[in-house]
Amino acid sequence: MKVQAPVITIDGPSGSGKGTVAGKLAKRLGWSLLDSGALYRLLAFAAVNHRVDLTNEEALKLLAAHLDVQFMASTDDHGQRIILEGEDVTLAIRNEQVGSGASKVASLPAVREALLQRQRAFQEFPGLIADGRDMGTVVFPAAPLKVFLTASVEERARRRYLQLKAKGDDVSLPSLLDEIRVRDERDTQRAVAPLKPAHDAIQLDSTELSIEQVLERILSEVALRDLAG
Ligand SMILES: Nc1ncnc2c1ncn2[C@@H]1O[C@H](COP(=O)(O)OP(=O)(O)O)[C@@H](O)[C@H]1O
Ligand SMILES: Nc1ccn([C@H]2C[C@H](O)[C@@H](COP(=O)(O)OP(=O)(O)O)O2)c(=O)n1
Repeated sequence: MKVQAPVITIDGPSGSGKGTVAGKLAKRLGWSLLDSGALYRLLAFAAVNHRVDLTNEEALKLLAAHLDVQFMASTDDHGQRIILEGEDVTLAIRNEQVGSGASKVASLPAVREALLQRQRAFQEFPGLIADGRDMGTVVFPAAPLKVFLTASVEERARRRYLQLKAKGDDVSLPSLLDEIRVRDERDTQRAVAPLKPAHDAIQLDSTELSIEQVLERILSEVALRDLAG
């Protein structure tokens, strides 16, 4: 049987810290990174650019299959820059409007199917850190370490508020809180690959933890499983 590169999956709701922790872990271990949420964000963003309705499953499936995207390693927050159809959209896809669009297109089964192989292609040696909603349940069910990262909805909205404000966006905490609640509901209730912990995932509540503490907790699990070589 072919030996596959190890994968650490980090799933959880918006603002729980997945992207930040995934980026730091990838750097620390020297592993590749899959920001699966970015793919759904890119699809929603491209759909708006190409005037494709966010409920048109057939058209979105085609767009997903042909999405012209490059992930380029960088030293910034999310650990990479994202190029869509030749344009750097790293910051443009990080707002709640695109997040909400991503959550809508992500509820369509044909879209998820169209993106599945693209996500699995990220698995390479020496290892992969994959963050999203269904990394541990659907995309990499055999991953040797699965983390389900949560935090209270108030703390997650507060984090997102500070993050977007620092980026210069005009945001309001109450509306972010509402939008995150709606997205949580859609992501957990959809029929295909809903947001839920894998049965073998370690659950980590980061409400009262710093980024460093979350990282240390995960690194201790990596050491326990002897994953880092
Ligand atoms: N444990 C934590 N404590 C405080 N702030 C955090 C923590 N984890 C992440 N953050 C901050 O919260 C914001 C959202 O984190 P992010 O990694 O984008 O979350 P997600 O990918 O789960 O949506 C970022 O600005 C990040 O720096
Ligand atoms: N593996 C994934 C990743 C994201 N999604 C969907 C659901 C999410 O609300 C959107 C956006 O995901 P993203 O991880 O970028 O969002 P946050 O940074 O956590 O706010 O995409 C998904 O359905 N499956």
